[in-house]
Amino acid sequence: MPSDHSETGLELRTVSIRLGGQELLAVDLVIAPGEIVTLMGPSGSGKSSLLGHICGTLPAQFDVSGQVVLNGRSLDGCPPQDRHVGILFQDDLLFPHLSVGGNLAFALPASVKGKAKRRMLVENALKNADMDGFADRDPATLSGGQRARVALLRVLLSEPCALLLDEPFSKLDSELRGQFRSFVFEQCRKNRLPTLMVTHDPEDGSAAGGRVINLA
Ligand SMILES: Nc1ncnc2c1ncn2[C@@H]1O[C@H](COP(=O)(O)OP(=O)(O)OP(=O)(O)O)[C@@H](O)[C@H]1O
Repeated sequence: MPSDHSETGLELRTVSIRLGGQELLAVDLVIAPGEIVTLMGPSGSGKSSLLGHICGTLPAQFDVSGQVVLNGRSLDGCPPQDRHVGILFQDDLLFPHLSVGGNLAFALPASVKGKAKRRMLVENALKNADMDGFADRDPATLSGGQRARVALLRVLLSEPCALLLDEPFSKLDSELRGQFRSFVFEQCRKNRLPTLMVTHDPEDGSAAGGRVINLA
C-alpha cells in the first residue's frame, strides 16, 4: 500500500454535486482508516455520482465543488488511476478471457515486479479468501460467492487507500449476502481502509456497525 502520506482517512470537505443547475447532494464527512460509513437515500439522489466523483470518473455534465482528500492529499485534478481508490460494484466485472489468477494479477500495481512475486501475492490473496488452488480456474466455473470474493480480492490487490462499495451485495441471495458482507467488512478493517458503502438495504448498514447517513 502506498505509504507516502499519513493515514488520516477519506475526507469529503463540503462536497456538493449539481446536475442541470440543481443540487443533487451535499456532504461533509471524514471517514477514518478502517471505518465503514453507510450512505442511503432514494433512487436518483446522487449516491453513485458521489462515488464516481471520489474515483474521478464523474462525467463532465455534473458540476462539483468542495474537496476530496485522501490521507492528507487532495484528489482534485488527480487522474483516476493515481487516486488509490478502489471500488466494488454489484456486478463483479471479471474478465471472462482471463483465469482467476490472471484477473487478480491484472490488478497488481506495475511497481510489483517479478513473475514469482506477483504469483505469490495472487496465491496468498486466494488463500486468504479460502480459495486455495483457484488461480488457474476459468471465472465462468465459479459459484456466485466465489466470484464475489475474487472481485473483492482484485480490488484489494490494486493496493487502494480507500474503498467504495456500490451496492456490492444486492445480487447475492440472503445467505451468501451475509457471508460475503462479513468478509468484505473484515477486509476493510484488517486493511485499515476508510470505506464508503452505498446501499438500499438497511441490514447492510446495521451489519457494518458504523455511521449511517440517510440522504432522504
Ligand atoms: N452519466 C450521466 N449523465 C447524465 N445524468 C446522469 C448520469 N449518471 C447519472 N445521472 C443522473 O444523475 C442523478 C443521480 O444518479 P445516481 O446514479 O448518482 O443516483 P443514485 O442515488 O445512485 O441512484 P440509485 O439508488 O437508483 O442507484 C440521476 O438523476 C441520474 O439520472
